[in-house]
Amino acid sequence: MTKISKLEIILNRRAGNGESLRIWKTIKHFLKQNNIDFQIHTTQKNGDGIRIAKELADNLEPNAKILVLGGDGTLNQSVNGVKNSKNPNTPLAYIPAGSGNDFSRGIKLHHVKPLILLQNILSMKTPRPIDIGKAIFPEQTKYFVNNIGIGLDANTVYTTNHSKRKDFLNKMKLGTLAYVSSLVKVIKEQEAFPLTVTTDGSIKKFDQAYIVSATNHPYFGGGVAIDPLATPFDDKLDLVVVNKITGMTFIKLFSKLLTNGSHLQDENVWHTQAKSFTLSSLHDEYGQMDGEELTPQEFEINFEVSSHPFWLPVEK
Ligand SMILES: Nc1ncnc2c1ncn2[C@@H]1O[C@H](COP(=O)(O)OP(=O)(O)OP(=O)(O)O)[C@@H](O)[C@H]1O
Repeated sequence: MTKISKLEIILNRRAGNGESLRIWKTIKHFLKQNNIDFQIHTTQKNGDGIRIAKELADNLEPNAKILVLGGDGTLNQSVNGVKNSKNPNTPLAYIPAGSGNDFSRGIKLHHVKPLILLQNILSMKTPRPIDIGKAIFPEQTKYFVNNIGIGLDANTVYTTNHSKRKDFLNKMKLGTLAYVSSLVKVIKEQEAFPLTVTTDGSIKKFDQAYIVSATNHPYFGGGVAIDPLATPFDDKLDLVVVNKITGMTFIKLFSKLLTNGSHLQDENVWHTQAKSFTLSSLHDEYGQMDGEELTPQEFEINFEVSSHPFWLPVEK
């Protein structure tokens, strides 16, 4: 079935509150039964995914494939590790095993069973290019697979990650509810902030920005479609800016967001698609990248669409 010599597996055992370990047991059984050579590389802490992926990409045997088993955070780290290696175009295979799994939802892989996906990955001869985002900060460059958010969305990620309810609700397979319940909590706390967007030479200023999402595909927060028009196959990034609104106006907008995606047409929402744009906010704000917290800071980010080859059976 397979022409590969070896699978180098990056495993985050903590991803998905144990879901990754359950999937790993099934996969290990399959690999052993089919005499497929593999080596497991387990992350122990934040940042290990970057280091391991870089080392693997630096030294990968011909015909070996790197397989990432974890959530969006582990995939983000693996992409960044590979991009910083001597072989930045080393393809990555991915089996989603996190709690949010927004990347797999965004590329429409969400309902594929892990063993079916594994067999597809093993039989692929050519990797598929999928858009990713490149964020150039003043002192470093980061790649993201889902989105970078500033403001309410990021504050919500921070609050969810620090909430005891997250583990409980994830165990109940209610990860989206954990996100939404944190969102309800931070709606009152999050203040509006000034934002400048530069795209294609034109400047747009917002005095009352509240949710800012530079996104590669529709989803954040474990399935909330902040940008139903975004696709990771158009060689563009999307940007959504929502102005601070309160009361019934917010509730109406929020229900559009959660139901039919018509929030993009709302007068309080601004949306664009471009190959590159710059965001600048001279105001300390929460930030998130692929569901992981960024240190609260004044943001000055140049965004560019980029691409990475993936061993993933996806179509445009
Ligand atoms: N052994 C470990 N113990 C604790 N944390 C780890 C370990 N290995 C990796 N991590 C960290 O766990 C965090 C969460 O990982 P990941 O995003 O893959 O899972 P998730 O949060 O369940 O999924 P998703 O992002 O899709 O919701 C990442 O920041 C990663 O660096």
